[in-house]
Amino acid sequence: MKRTGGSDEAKRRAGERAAAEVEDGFVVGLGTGSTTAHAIRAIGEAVENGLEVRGIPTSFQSRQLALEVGIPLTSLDAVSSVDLAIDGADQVVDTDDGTEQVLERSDAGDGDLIKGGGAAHTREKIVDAAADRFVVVADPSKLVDRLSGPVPLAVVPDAHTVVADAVRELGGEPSIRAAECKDGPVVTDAGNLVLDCSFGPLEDPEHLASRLASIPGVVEHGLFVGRTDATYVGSESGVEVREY
Ligand SMILES: O=C[C@H](O)[C@H](O)[C@H](O)COP(=O)(O)O
Repeated sequence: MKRTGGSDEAKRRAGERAAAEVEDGFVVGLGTGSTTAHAIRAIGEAVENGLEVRGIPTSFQSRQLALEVGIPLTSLDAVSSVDLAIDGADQVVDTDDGTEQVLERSDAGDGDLIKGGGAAHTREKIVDAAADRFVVVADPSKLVDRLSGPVPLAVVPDAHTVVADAVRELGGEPSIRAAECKDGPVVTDAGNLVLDCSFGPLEDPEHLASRLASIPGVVEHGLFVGRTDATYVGSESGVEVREY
């Protein structure tokens, strides 16, 4: 697939395609970000036309949008299962050369993700992991042969220096995410800080994921390894589906 910068049209197509998977009676995890927002709007439209669903938002942003478009909401502790979660990503491993429609999950880690560009990855991971099916919506700019972006860590605020030291010991370069519209750091919906940690191209995301998860003070990291069931890649002309 041609890897070009993403457009809102590509995001819309991916989001709407994923929303079309939602069936009557479903409990749906509502991810965060500009791509998932299209799915949430499309689900809202379907609800207006009679579809009965309940949504579980993964952030303040997705909750607000869901309320705005009329999706009835519930919470993880009020349901016995989540049928489908739809969410975006900052990087998606995709080694498909365009000749296969159905891929085996390979050593290359197709479908592995970095998330958390919007600082929502803690709640996203909880809801996405609880779902029977986890679908990622993306535009081609998100596709990579290997994960290499900074890995966001949600961190208990006064642990940020000790977590940063531990990240350096793992070979990473941590940096506290600064807020754009206020002095000081980004604070997540749950009151944590975000450390963006650059490791360069990741040789072994699964190993790094387990090392990061074991650092005291790390609430959650943005590596999603082996969790994705399908990726919908929107473009200006259509949607390519990857099933793993
Ligand atoms: O914390 C935010 C999330 O992980 C988003 O799903 C991710 O950043 C992708 O967002 P967007 O669709 O806006 O690129």
